[in-house]
Amino acid sequence: MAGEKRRFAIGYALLPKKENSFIRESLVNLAKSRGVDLVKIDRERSLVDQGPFDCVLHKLYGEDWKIQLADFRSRNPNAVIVDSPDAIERLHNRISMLQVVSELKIENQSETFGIPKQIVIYDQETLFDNQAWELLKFPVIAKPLVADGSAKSHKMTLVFNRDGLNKLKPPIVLQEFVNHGGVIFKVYVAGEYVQCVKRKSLPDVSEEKLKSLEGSLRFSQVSNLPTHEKSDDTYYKMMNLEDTELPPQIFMTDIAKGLRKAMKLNLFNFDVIRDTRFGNRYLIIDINYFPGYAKMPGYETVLTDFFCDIMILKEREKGLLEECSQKKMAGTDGRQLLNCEEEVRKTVTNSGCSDGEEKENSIQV
Ligand SMILES: Nc1ncnc2c1ncn2[C@@H]1O[C@H](COP(=O)(O)OP(=O)(O)OP(=O)(O)O)[C@@H](O)[C@H]1O
Ligand SMILES: O=P(O)(O)O[C@H]1[C@H](OP(=O)(O)O)[C@@H](OP(=O)(O)O)[C@@H](O)[C@@H](O)[C@@H]1OP(=O)(O)O
Ligand SMILES: [Mg+2]
Ligand SMILES: [Mg+2]
Repeated sequence: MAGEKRRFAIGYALLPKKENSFIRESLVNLAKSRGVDLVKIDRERSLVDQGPFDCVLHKLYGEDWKIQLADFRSRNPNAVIVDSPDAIERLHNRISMLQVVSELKIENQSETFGIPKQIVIYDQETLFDNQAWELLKFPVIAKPLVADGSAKSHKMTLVFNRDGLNKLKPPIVLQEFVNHGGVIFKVYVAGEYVQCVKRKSLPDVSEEKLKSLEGSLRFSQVSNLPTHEKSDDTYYKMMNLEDTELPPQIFMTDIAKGLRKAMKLNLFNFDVIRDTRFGNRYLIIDINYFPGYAKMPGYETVLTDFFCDIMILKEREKGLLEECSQKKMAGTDGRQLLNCEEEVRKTVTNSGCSDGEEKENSIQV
């Protein structure tokens, strides 16, 4: 119909669990009311045979999916893929995941940040090698090196002494357990948007308690337990989440923006703990791609705003590309035209924005 605004189609490819939690009617309806249609990608069929999509939103693992995305990209150069599989891959290894934190430069006088001391262990022998232990002291958390979303990749062991090392199965990362008052901060990022929330974490381990504790303790996804499970526990009844102060908003936002640029990712969250030894030292312990946004207050609006930002960007790109082809019709030579189109893509995708001013509505691709 003449004058009707163009609609925007976002194809989503998610595992069933994620689809159930993320694709809620409330999100679909809000996005629809603002011109964005969320369309399920059929994982049984080839991606290139589906669509058309202006954007593909995804959280799937494996080589086959990467190939499908590459095919789709070459046939649809104007579609946005959120996010690039290569950029996501960095988060599938708990060492490369946190390496990016050391690259960040954030000016802040009153707070500091970093990551806990950690080593990677590839085999059983190195596990008991004293040299490997020079850097660390107990307690430590043993985390599977691979963070590929499998249940196995979330199985952690809190190790109190050497006896506790026996049950570990390398390849693992051994990370110093840092007392943090039993509360973890989860910082959700969706494009330009940043929100920090509090969650229950593991309780502190005092020096005295450490002496009496045996071997190790296994756990999994402690900050992701349903609230009723936590409230059954006497420890959690004792803890008062409300009493814990959030980290300074500006500090978390600066870290989030720095991470987003360095990783070239739009959809992620990171877990932060405050070291109780220094009330102003923050440690990043985990970064997750496409986390559970539905648990974030106001997720429908936040995500719809993000989708609309992509839409605005695409429209701007379309307009600028049209200008390029008008130049072509006006007889501008081919080389200049190529430059023009390249310029448009650079401006719109903001792919080179790691230094310099960040543009409005920028999406990292
Ligand atoms: N270095 C540490 N010091 C203290 N507590 C830690 C540390 N690392 C992890 N934890 C605790 O263990 C939990 C799980 O660790 P981590 O976040 O690395 O695992 P995950 O399985 O990747 O979590 P998610 O469900 O967020 O993906 C954290 O939420 C926190 O409660
Ligand atoms: O389970 P939820 O949807 O809430 O989200 C969790 C998500 O699981 P899902 O992607 O399978 O859904 C996890 O992803 P994988 O590491 O397993 O890939 C990880 O990102 C968690 O940190 C998320 O919890 P949150 O950090 O937001 O509390
Ligand atoms: Mg975590
Ligand atoms: Mg994680």
